[in-house]
Amino acid sequence: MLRAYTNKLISGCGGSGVVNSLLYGNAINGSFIFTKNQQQQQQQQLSQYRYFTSTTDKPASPTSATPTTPLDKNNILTDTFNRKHTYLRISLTEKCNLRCQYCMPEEGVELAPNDKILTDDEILRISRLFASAGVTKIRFTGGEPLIRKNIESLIEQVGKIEGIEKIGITTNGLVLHRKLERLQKGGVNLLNISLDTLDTHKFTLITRRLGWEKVMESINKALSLNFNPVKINCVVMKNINDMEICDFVEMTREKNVEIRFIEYMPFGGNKWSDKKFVSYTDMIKMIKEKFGALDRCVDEANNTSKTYQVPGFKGRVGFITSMSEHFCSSCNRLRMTADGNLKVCLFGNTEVSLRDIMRSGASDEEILKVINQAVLKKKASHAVVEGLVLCFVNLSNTITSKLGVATAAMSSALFPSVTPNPLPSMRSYSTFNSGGVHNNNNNNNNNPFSHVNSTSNMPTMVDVSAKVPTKRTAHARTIVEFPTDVLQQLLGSDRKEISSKKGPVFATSIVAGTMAVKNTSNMIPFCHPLGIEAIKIDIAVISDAQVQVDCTVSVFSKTGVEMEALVGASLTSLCIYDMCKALSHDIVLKETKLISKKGGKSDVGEK
Ligand SMILES: Nc1nc2c(ncn2[C@@H]2O[C@H](COP(=O)(O)OP(=O)(O)OP(=O)(O)O)[C@@H](O)[C@H]2O)c(=O)[nH]1
Ligand SMILES: C[S@@+](CC[C@H](N)C(=O)[O-])C[C@H]1O[C@@H](n2cnc3c(N)ncnc32)[C@H](O)[C@@H]1O
Ligand code: SF4
Ligand code: SF4
Repeated sequence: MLRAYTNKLISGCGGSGVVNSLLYGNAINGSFIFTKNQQQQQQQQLSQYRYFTSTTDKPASPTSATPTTPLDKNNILTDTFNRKHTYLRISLTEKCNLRCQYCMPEEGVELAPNDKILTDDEILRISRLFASAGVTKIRFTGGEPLIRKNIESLIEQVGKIEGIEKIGITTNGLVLHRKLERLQKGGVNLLNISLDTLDTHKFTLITRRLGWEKVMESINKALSLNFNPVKINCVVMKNINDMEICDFVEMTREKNVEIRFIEYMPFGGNKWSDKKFVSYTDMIKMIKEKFGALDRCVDEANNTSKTYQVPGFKGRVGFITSMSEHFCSSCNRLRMTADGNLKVCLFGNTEVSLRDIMRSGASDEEILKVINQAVLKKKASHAVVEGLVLCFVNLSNTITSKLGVATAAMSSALFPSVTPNPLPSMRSYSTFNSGGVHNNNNNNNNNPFSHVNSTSNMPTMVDVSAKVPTKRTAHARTIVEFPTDVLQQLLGSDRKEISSKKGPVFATSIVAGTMAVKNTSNMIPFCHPLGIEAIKIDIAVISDAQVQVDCTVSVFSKTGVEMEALVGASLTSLCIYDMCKALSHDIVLKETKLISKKGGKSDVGEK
């Protein structure tokens, strides 16, 4: 349900788009949101073309204007980054017969009315059109594609389309064993089956339904029909199925399966939390500890997964690193949603309704023009994906905590082995404070705010006089985003410094940030003046458009330095803005967040 659910939740509700707010609590504050200029610019670009819509709106219906861009028939599916799109994913339905915790809520997702879902004829027409423009591989997915009526006959017809060399299905495997022979005859030659556990009971907990035995039956059936390889998709979640990673690898000893461990991606309401996240590097480490060195296999171009093999084993092991290392630069995929929208990127929020265009009587030529326009608008990688990779360990404290509580409550209720989240509940929170953890004389039992004097109800500085000094370190980060052309114009050849008319930008900004750290207590009313002992500010160009500022502050003291680190990252970034603003006012200071805080009682370590 990745498609339908992510669309609905990622981009369905503006500022509260869940991935945005989840990853960047700051989406709420405006970061990762287009500046007004950028928004206007984008809207102008989109309005040149009548069918485009953002998923925050309903898909646009065709009106009278006709696209005017001339069509280069050989390059319809080539984007401005020279990526040729030869792989089309088609969602056959939004419905599913499972309710995987990481994918959709118990109650399922809101479904489009039946008459909005593409008919078989429409799917065939779209498949033919894409094939004529260079698509050679179509993968059917969903929802659960195999619950679509007459999928066998649909695939038989797709199998006859000239130019389509590969037909794949990604399925949960529940009913596959019954349909596989006919599907294979119809042309299916790529099979990805999802299975997250080798334990039948855990399967029920993860998917909220019965059926592990059926999935295993389907995997065995696929092997007996010589699908090569049979890929098994396994979304890895800490304390839920990560302890089974080596058991899955063991399966590859005798079976020609390719187990693909997928990094757990956050989609709204899908119970994601950083505490459940297991990275590719951690997975590899676990596997190497048990099986020794792995052979690296040669991956097909455009593959989403990095493939390895335990020497001597029949099968292989792959990793889909959507979170820690995105693979957008070699992206060759486009997708059709079940209700007929073309999406050029999994995470993009611009869709075009090919269904409406077809239903309005458009010719093939007209539809191809629309597709071409959409492809030309595809970004190098979507901000969300960049953000996933950049921020996957640095989530906004607040959001992560909220999710952490919800997720831990869910998982400890479901999985006896999961340790409940140690974060206090609402009730225990007041107990927590009233117990005087802060040893704060200013607080009475009902006052959860240590910065408010309980007797006068006026603001006050926390009394730390009774506390014991310890080594404290805090690390904060800000991302500064430039219009790409501006950053490129400013960058020197070593990409380590940028210079504006005002002078060397990074060097000056590091000085500004350092001064700011030392002055934190003068700016933030209740920060204690501290004898800061170390300030380290690093500035790095991390993409064509982004600069990352890291500020780490250390002190041996009774109180911590998180505000100092946050002030340092912010002021360094402000100075960067100031030194470059003559070139553009579209430079955006994006999220500023605490990355880690160590020492003292409220040690949150690496976040
Ligand atoms: N970032 C990104 N991840 C994707 C995309 N498509 C699939 N994935 C990831 O890949 C996982 C497996 O998807 P599958 O449906 O098996 O498709 P696939 O990996 O493209 O399949 P093949 O490469 O044909 O084997 C999904 O759960 C996602 O994590 C995409 O377009 N972008
Ligand atoms: C959305 S499903 C659709 C096809 C089919 N129902 C299935 O489960 O295989 C496609 C793939 O997306 C994966 N997926 C779903 N939610 C995910 C998440 N939060 N993170 C990573 N992969 C996810 C599933 O495990 C599955 O392999
Ligand atoms: S089987 Fe699971 S992953 Fe696939 S669509 Fe259904 S709920 Fe989502
Ligand atoms: S997220 Fe990256 S790999 Fe996925 S569809 Fe978008 S550009 Fe392609």
